[in-house]
Amino acid sequence: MSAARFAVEAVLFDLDGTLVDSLPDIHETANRMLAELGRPPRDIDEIRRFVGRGIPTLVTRCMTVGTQATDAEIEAAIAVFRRHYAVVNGVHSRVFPGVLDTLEALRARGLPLACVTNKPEAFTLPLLERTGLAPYFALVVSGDTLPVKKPDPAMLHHACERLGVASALMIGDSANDALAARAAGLPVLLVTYGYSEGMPVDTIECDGLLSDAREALPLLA
Ligand SMILES: O=C(O)COP(=O)(O)O
Ligand SMILES: [Mg+2]
Repeated sequence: MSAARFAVEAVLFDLDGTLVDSLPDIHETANRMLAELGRPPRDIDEIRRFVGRGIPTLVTRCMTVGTQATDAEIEAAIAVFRRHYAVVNGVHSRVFPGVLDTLEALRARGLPLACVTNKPEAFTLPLLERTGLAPYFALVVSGDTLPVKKPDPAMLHHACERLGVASALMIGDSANDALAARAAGLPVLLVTYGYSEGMPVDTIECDGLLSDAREALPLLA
């Protein structure tokens, strides 16, 4: 990747697929929900493609891809998903290799860090606590903090405003992160190991790819 330098005042991290491998918990929760509703299970690769735009979209995809559900059934399914996820969230989730070193190094440089995720706050904060990542973040912006989610840029604008910075680098794993950053006028790097809704990550327009979060360190001025 090119030796571009990002002279930024803060770093914004996506959560699912970027900091934490939460897919096993999301998969287990989706299948607990489907079983309770008398529907067939989905395999983990399918669920990987469904993650990225928040829980209502994930559940809608689980209930409608290759099958059918009414709006009322989807609403009910979201409540079932949330009930199971409250128990399963964090049990099998693991911090990706290189993430802790990266957060430590950025903290040592005095760069404020924010977590900007489409996951609802009720699940974001416990997951950050359970994985030991919470202390690194000066700010957490979740999928229900504002009326809109990524790819809308509002969450990123909100994060910069709350951190009191004019510039930030976004690090994410999907087109939702890249589009939000672009619309907010911020540089964005994508990790290659995350969940990108079935899109090959190297086809998503961004400022560079990271096979390990530590690769961002030399790129930050
Ligand atoms: O909740 C999701 O669907 C994705 O969450 P993320 O924004 O942390 O990747
Ligand atoms: Mg993500």
